[in-house]
Amino acid sequence: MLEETRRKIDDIDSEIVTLFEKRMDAVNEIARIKKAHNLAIFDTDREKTVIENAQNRLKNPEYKMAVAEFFQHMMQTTKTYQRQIIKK
Ligand SMILES: O=C(O)C(=O)C[C@]1(C(=O)O)C=C[C@@H](O)C=C1
Repeated sequence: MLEETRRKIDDIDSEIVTLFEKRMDAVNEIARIKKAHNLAIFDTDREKTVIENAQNRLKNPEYKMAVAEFFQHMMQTTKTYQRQIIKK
């Protein structure tokens, strides 16, 4: 039972990694554009939109807070990554 559900999570995680990599490629592209045009990495309005989009796409409203947290953490990660590559 536990093992079966964990296999389900492993399969889902595999899809998440594929999508994460695609998203990071886009973030990388954005970092290069921001560097070229001397734009700030942090964009509050855009982050609000990203979170609202995620919340509006949910089927189960019980996950609203969790999905907001998830995206906030992810954008923390993408900002750190952008700062690293912009420094280079
Ligand atoms: O859209 C941007 O400008 C990005 O840099 C991408 C991204 C994101 O991960 O979605 C990251 C940092 C910004 O604060 C907003 C959004």
